[in-house]
Amino acid sequence: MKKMNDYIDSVFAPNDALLKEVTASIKENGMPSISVSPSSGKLLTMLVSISGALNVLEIGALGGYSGICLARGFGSNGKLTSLELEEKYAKLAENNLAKAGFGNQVTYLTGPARKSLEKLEENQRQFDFFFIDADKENYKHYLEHCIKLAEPGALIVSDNVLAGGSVVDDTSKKKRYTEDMRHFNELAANHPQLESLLIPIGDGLTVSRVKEK
Ligand SMILES: C[S@@+](CC[C@H](N)C(=O)[O-])C[C@H]1O[C@@H](n2cnc3c(N)ncnc32)[C@H](O)[C@@H]1O
Repeated sequence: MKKMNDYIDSVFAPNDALLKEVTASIKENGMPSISVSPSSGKLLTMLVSISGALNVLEIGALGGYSGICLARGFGSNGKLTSLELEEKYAKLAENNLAKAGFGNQVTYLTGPARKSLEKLEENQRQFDFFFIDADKENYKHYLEHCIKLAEPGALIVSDNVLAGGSVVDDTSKKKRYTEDMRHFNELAANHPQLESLLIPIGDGLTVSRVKEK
């Protein structure tokens, strides 16, 4: 899986200067190197752009790598709302989004994402694109929240759904969240309000479309 991903990244999605800088800033700040893969980031840009989404919600910001990829998809007209547990991470992400030229188009809500999602529901907010990339044990709850906040036809993209390949390969080293991801994929695949498919790029992206009501 790694060799294939490295090949795809190098041919189709080599990091540009800004994304290299963002990756370096994450390391320099002692944060984990767990941003989406370059190809996953490029696919996020393409999906936002193709779908014409203008109101994007991200769950899990880290240093803003995926935030920049999402924002590149909507250009100068869209808005990104990003939920992040750690104040320090949200600050770095905010700086990096500003460097990328999206400073006025992004809002960070810090604290546990489930609390922020409840607030967004209370305020009757609606989004047309979602990216789930935070604590894996809560993915099933995040999916239900996203469906409640979704405009008909919205896309919900979720990362790390292959759990390093361990969801399909019993000989590969199991991750803490292997079972969570297996359950999540079953949920997305069989959810009556969704049409879903797993795309095996990076650590796996499950792409779900919210059906028209
Ligand atoms: C894999 S990283 C996100 C990477 C980012 N999406 C990217 O590709 O650039 C996961 C992030 O989720 C955040 N996180 C973990 N648990 C959370 C929670 N309960 N609520 C909100 N954010 C959480 C972590 O602090 C971390 O920044």
